[in-house]
Parts: sequence; C-alpha cells; structure tokens
Amino acid sequence: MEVQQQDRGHSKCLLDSFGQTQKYNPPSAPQHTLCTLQHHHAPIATQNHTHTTIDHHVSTTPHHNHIPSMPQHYPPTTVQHHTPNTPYHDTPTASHHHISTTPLHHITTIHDHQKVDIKWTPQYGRYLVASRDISAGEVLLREAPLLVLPKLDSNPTCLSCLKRLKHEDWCGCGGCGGPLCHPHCPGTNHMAEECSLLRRLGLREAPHIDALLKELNILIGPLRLLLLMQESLSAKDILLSLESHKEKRLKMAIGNFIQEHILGGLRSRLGLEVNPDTVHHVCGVLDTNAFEVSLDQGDRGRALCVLASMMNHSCLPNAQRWYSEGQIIVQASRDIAEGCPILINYTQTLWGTQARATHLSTFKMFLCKCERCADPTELGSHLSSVRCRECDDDLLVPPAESRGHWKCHGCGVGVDNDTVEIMVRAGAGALSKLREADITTASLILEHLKNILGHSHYVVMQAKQALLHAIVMNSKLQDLASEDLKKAVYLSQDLLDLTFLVEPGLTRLRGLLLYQLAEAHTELLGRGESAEEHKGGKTPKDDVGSRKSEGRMEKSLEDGTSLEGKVKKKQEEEESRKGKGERSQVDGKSLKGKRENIRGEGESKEEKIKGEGESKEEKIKGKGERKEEKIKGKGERKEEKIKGEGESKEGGERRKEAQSRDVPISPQHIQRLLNQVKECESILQFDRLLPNVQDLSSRVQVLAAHHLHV
Ligand SMILES: C[S@@+](CC[C@H](N)C(=O)[O-])C[C@H]1O[C@@H](n2cnc3c(N)ncnc32)[C@H](O)[C@@H]1O
Repeated sequence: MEVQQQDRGHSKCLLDSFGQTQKYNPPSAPQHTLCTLQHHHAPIATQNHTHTTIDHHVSTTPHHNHIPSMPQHYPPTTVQHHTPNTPYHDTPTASHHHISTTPLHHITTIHDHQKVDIKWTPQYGRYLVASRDISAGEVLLREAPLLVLPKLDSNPTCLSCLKRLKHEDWCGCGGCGGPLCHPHCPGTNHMAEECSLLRRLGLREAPHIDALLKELNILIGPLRLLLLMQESLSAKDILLSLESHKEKRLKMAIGNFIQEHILGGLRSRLGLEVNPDTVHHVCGVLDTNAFEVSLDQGDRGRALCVLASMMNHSCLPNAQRWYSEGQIIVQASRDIAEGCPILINYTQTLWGTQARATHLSTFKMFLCKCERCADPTELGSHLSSVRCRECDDDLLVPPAESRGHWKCHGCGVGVDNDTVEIMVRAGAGALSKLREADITTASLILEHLKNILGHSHYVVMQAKQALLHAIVMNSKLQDLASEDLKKAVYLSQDLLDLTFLVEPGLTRLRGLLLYQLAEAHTELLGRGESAEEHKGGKTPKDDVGSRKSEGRMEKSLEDGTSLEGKVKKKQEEEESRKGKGERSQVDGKSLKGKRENIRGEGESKEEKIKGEGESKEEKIKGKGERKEEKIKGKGERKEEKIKGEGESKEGGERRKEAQSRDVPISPQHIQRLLNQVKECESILQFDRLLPNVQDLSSRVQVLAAHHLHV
C-alpha cells in the first residue's frame, strides 16, 4: 500500500483503504459487537483549520446515591440490586434506583448465552454478576474492544498493529511520520484523522527523537478516545458513562500532569480546541477501565472493553481475562453462584497487601476490603510477613491497623512500618536485576532476598518465579544439569501451593506453573530420573517446609494457621461451599470432579493434606528436634549470617541431598504428569503458550507409552 499525499494538504493515512466505516472494527470482530457503533457517524471536523474543535461536555459527575448518568436515547431498564448472599454485604436492598444500562445491556444481549448481569451499589458502583450458576473454566463473555492502544511507555510502538519496535528499527508513516512496523502493516488502528493531526508533532522531520516519541505515547490514548467520541454519538454516550474519577484525580498529581502535558499537548502541539473537562474525563476513563493486554504477537497494549470494564476487583478473584484474536475473553476461574459478583484482580497475585493497596488507591481510587486484604497473614500465605531479625526463627506479621507495629509471632518483638519498608525496598531493588538473569545469578539473588526478607515474602516468591522462569523458559532444558531441573520442580510445586491459598482455581498462574513443572519433570523422566515428589517425600526445607517457620510449625493442622492447616481449611471450605454445586453437572462431570482437578495432580484429598511436605506424625516428632535445633542453632546461624548464606547449613545440605537423590520412576509419576499436562492444556486454551503446551503434551504421551507400556 502506498503512502500518498492528499489534496487538502494533509497526508492520506496508510489505512485509508479500509474506509471510514471500518474504523476500530477488528477484522475478526463479530458484526453485532460494539463496532457497529460506526454506523452513527458524526461529520468529521475538517483538518484545514488551524484548530479542530472537539468539545464534549462530561455530564458524569459521580454523586452519592446517584447512579452515573447514562445515555438517554435508550429505553431505561432497572438496575438490579445486589443480593446479600455475596461478599458485597453492604448492598442496599430497599431503595430502587433506575438507570439506563442499555448500551451495556445491548452488548450483553448479543451473546448467545447471556451469563452476566449488571448491578449497582453506592459503594461499589456498577459491577457484573453471574446471571446463573457458573462452573470454573466457563467463558462468561467475549467482547471486541472499543479501542486498542499502545502500552504507556517510551518505547516506539507501531501505531497501527501495536507491535513493539526496536528503537531505530521502524519506518515512519508517510503521513505523520509516526512509528509503523512496515509500510504495509495490516493493523487497523492508525486512522486518517489521527494521522493528519499527529503530523503536527513533527515526527516526519525528526523521527527518532525520544522526547517526541514520549509525547506521542501520552497523547495517542486520549486523542483516539476524543476522535471516537467525535465520530460516533453512541460511542460518545458510552464513553461519557464510564467511571473516570475525574473529580478526585483533579486534586491529585495526575490531574496536574493531564492539565499540563495532555491538555497542553493536545492544544498547543496538535492544535485541538478541546474541553478540559472532557480531556480529564477520557484520561480517567482509560486509567480506570482499560485493561493491559498481551496482544496476539506477544506485545503489550491497552484495550478498552465496555462490558468487561464493569467487572469489579478482588484480590481473591473468581474470574480472569484473556486477549485472543482481537477479543477480550472473560472466564470463570472458580465456580460462581448465580447473583454473585464476577471479580477479577486489577493487581498481581504475587504482590503483598501494601503494594496492592498503593496501586488500587493511586490508579483505581478505592481501598480493597477483600478477605485477603483484611487478613494480616494474607490467608496464611504470609506473603507480606518479613523475617524477624531479632529471633531469626519467625516472621514479623503486619499489623491489622495500618499504624500499628509489625509483630513477631515467635519472640513478640515489634517493629515499625518504616523499618519494614526499608527492608522491602532493599529487596524489591534486587528484583529488577532478575528480569533477564541467568540461573546462577537468579539463584544468588534469591538466596540474598531470603536472607533479607525470609522465605515467604512476596518479593522472595517473585524471585522464585523468576528463577523458575530462568530455568524452564530461558534455557534449553536438554543442556541443563538434573539439579537445576529438580530445583524447577520444587519451585513450581512451592508456588502452586501458594496459589492454592491466594489464587485458588483454574488461573493462568496455575496453568503456567503446571506447564513449568511438567516441562522440567518430563525432561528428568526422559533421562530416566525423577524429582523427589512434593507429596510422599519431603520438600526441601527452604521451599514449602521453611515457609512455615518453626514457630508456626509447632501449630497443629487443626488450628488452621500453618500452611498445611490453611490448605486443609481451604479445601474444607471449598468442599462445603461446593455442596450446593454438586447439582450442577458439566460434561457429565460433577463439580467435585472438577475441584479435584483444580487441586489437581490426580491425588486424593487425604494425600494432599498430609502430603504437602510431611505427615502430621513427622511434624509432632519434628517439633522436639526443631526446638533442640533452635537452641543449639542460634550460634551457628549467627555465623552463617556473617557468611551470608541465608539458610541454615542443614537446610542447604538437606536440599542438595534431596535434589540429587535418585527417585525411581513410578507409574504414579507418569500418571500425575499426564494429569498435569491435561489440566494445563485446558487452563491455557486462550494463552499464547498453548502451542508449547500441546507440544509438551505429545512428548508426555510418548513418555507415558514407553513407561506404562501402552
Ligand atoms: C473498571 S471500573 C469497574 C466498574 C465500576 N464499578 C463502574 O461503576 O463503572 C473500576 C472502578 O470500580 C470501582 N471498584 C472496583 N472494584 C472495587 C472494589 N472491590 N471496592 C470498591 N470499588 C471498586 C472503583 O471505583 C474502580 O475505580
């Protein structure tokens, strides 16, 4: 496709041949999606003028007990109020607010099997609920985004297909000079109107100037939204109805940034006459509602999906989203009963409570009050707890109140928040070095972090994840020592245990960990070796074993505070919660069967509870030994600290011993591996990793045929 100059004096965009009615309409999007909004065209402002006027008034001022106004030209429907059998207990039940949810409703009804409704409460705003019982793994909705945008960072990104480009390695659009991956890029996102406005930035004249690319990067999102609003009344109505937290943001640093750089940039650099209110609103809409997505080619971008953006947040979610073939897919990760909210995680599973709270209050303007946030131990995972330097044996647990002291369960010492923050910051600094680290470096950093923060902290867990990644994803497994492969097996099992507490269900993280576990195990089995199993055998002390430090180890399973106790309790809770779920049958399989699959790896509940590292009996026996070790070990540990080993000598030796011990391959090993790969394949069905999983699955079949003689 050739880039041509237009008569009017501004360039014709590469994508002109797609025509106006195709704008923002991803090729694979079904006809009945939001993209049909393009039928309602408003005239496009002429670009011959020095200033283009985009002047929308934002009428969505959030108000107490007042539902944000929605477009009027749709028949109003009644908002359903939340029923009290859900985590949203404070929902009003008496009052009846009326709201036109129709633009959103319109989207929900386009689906053959409508599974979601929209509800509203003053505290939570609008949110999606399941309109019938849903089983884990079910797809709840698919939606083509209204807009797709580059990710907010300074790297050049193809304006049309959003491919991330190497710094000097891109061609400039013949019109505006903006980055494109190829003159014939098949993407559909860089449109004529945008192209002619961006020309004023001067990228054609100075294409590789960092400052200009950064400017482009911050302006492109709001600009695309403003152009869409100008072009389509329906889109405008919908966008104005989305939450932006404009009023709150105006009082914050982000408000000043938008005023100065975005409003200023749109006006002075692109020559647009824009209403400040509208600009603040669209920026807020993007920050509040757009999802960061992994695009099909693997690059990151932002997608604004109207219906999916109605999902509220929980740090203990029951749903997750994927982006595949130009659509957002929302999938239940756990069973969801009719009327219950569909909740996704706006943050990361492996972040501690303070990190999650900072993100949510800064970018999403709310404080999460979920079960995990309310529990200082984070559901027994101790992801935020740090190593107590005083007694060296136990963990400092965060205070229930934000101002209180962190308390050690073992020696009772109290430490203030600032001290802990310094420790965490020191640890988090080391994490950045882990991104591209090789196995040796990643192992060293992990040991260093354990030494600073203890074994359970989220920074340490992220380091474990990075080491696992370095072993399984960044290396040729055939070239690795069996030691490293066994390490990968232990790390993935440890992280799987953690997800059972803080992210139960059929989640991407579980799928990824199962994949990594199975890859490492398959390579080992191919060598005629096996890793010491998590259940049945003992896990090395520095992994699951040591996450329950001595103090906590002394607690029995029954009191529910040890890791096993939590896991057991969780399983029991799931069991009783699922009692009702038994009635629902999917593919002839009971939910119980599914649950076993979730908990997975083909083992019985009994095995799981008892098998997470050691039997109860061993624990009781171990108690005495540990006490003894504790007394005698103080001196040793001091010495070890100086040496900076970060784990007890015995622990290290036990780990090495466990890793190098020959474990005979049994049919159970093979069966478990088959189950893991099968589960992983079903979890990652929308993930870009799927081809790798399918390849692994074939290799496991061959291995199974060999070992099971089938
Ligand atoms: C993507 S929107 C979700 C839809 C939104 N509730 C609405 O009415 O438009 C994100 C916003 O929803 C609200 N929200 C989401 N999860 C919440 C939660 N767990 N508690 C309180 N507010 C929440 C916050 O205002 C947040 O900025």
